[in-house]
Amino acid sequence: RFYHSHFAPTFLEKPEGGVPRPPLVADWVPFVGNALSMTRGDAFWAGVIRRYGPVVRVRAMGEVRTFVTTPGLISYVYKNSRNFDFLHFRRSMSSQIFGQNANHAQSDAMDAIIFPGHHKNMQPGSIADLIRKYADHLEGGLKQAVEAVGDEGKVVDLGDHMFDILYESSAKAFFTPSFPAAAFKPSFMAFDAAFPLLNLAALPAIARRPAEKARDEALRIIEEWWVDISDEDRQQLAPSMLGMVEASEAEGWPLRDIAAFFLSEIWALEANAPYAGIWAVVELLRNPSALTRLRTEITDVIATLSPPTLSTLLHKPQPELPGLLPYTNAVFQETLRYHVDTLSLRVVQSDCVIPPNLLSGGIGAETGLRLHKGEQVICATRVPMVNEEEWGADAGKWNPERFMKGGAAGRSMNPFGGGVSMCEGRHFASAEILTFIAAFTHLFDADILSDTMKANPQRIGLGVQQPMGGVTRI
Ligand code: HEM
Repeated sequence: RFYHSHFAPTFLEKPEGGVPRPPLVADWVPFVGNALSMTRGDAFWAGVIRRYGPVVRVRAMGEVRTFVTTPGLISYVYKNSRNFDFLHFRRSMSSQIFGQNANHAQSDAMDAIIFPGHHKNMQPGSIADLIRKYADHLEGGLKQAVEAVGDEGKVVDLGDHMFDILYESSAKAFFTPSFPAAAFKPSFMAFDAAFPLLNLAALPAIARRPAEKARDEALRIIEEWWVDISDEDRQQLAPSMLGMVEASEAEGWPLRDIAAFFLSEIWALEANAPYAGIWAVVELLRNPSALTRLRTEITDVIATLSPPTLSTLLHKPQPELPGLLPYTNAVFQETLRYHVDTLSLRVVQSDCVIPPNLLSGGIGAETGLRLHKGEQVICATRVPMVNEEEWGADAGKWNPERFMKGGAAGRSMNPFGGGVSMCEGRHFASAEILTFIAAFTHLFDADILSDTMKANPQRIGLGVQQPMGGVTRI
């Protein structure tokens, strides 16, 4: 039962030295494997874990990968970064997905200068000025939006409307107002839609071509802007971005590599945080009592500030915001718990055995499970975040109350991943989203005309779920 795949008997395996391999989840369709079943999301994982146990191998789109699904197993993989390597994958992403020259992507400069520099430049001490710039652009963008809506109100697609405000404010903060953020948006969206295809190393070249075309167009626009940027604007780039530009120039790398770094930065910036802001506001609109409580918190806090304005609140330093706005922070945390779906990838460096004490049930509970060198291991971080044993019977509902008064302490929460690949943008993202929720709900009323918003099931494991559908009057 545990060793067969309906389709490929070559996967019939015997335990090695008495230690079995993780069970291979059955599939029927060559190459595609379980890719379609995985679009069932939480229901797919619940069924698989019930049937096979907490560590499974799944075939999807030409690759077989091993998934770990409990807090203990995920932390085991994150903590053993020597044997579960991430850096090779990060370097490969730079070329395979973002278009950097493959030799440069695998060069020593990436590990020695570029990655550590980026990490340092995204720490709280380095991003205070960036957050201030973001708050300025957010205020400006919201003022314009308030004027455009007027006293009469306006029917808008709320998701699109909020995305534009978050996208433009954060892009201007990172890349200066000289960056043609609005004109670039269609190319960004096309690249983002192509991302899952670019991510599939096993895909035949011909099937990758349309995705590569979308990427090339995005890189072309970035290059056109970059060659004419003024010295003054260049110095105003986000420290993380300027660091990558200077390191590339010192290495003598061409314009295309610099553009690829811009593309990776703008993707990290815009492919997650705006959607977290959108989900938070939509969930508040779906839960009027939570919205009322949040608005009261914002109004009360503003009254204590000097001067007592929304602008003062938006410009508060990031570390102060969660303490100042505990309920807004609970809304943010619960939105991440409920709407983040991340699959964190590692590559096994030498054969090893997952210890049996980490396997609560299923095959290998007494012997452990054998992993092979070169095998790809994925931490399915969403599984514990929506698990009833972990979070209680209402784990499948959005309820910010669970994050008040330490109610979430000790429970499994990895929306920003973990270990060596933990999100470097989490401090910026936290300020960006908290201030956006505060400002948007303080300034706008919204009536829902129709609510068809749900997570796009085709988008698997890339961070905050992407919303689709939904029209609202504001
Ligand atoms: C709510 C918003 C965000 C969420 C949920 C999120 C989530 C994540 C996750 C889960 C990872 C790890 C992926 C893995 O382990 O494979 C990650 C990595 C990363 N994130 Fe974020 N992210 C967010 C916002 C941002 C922002 C605003 C930036 C800023 C540019 C950013 C920059 C990065 C970078 C550079 C990495 C790579 C870290 C590394 O490879 O070592 N993220 N993010």
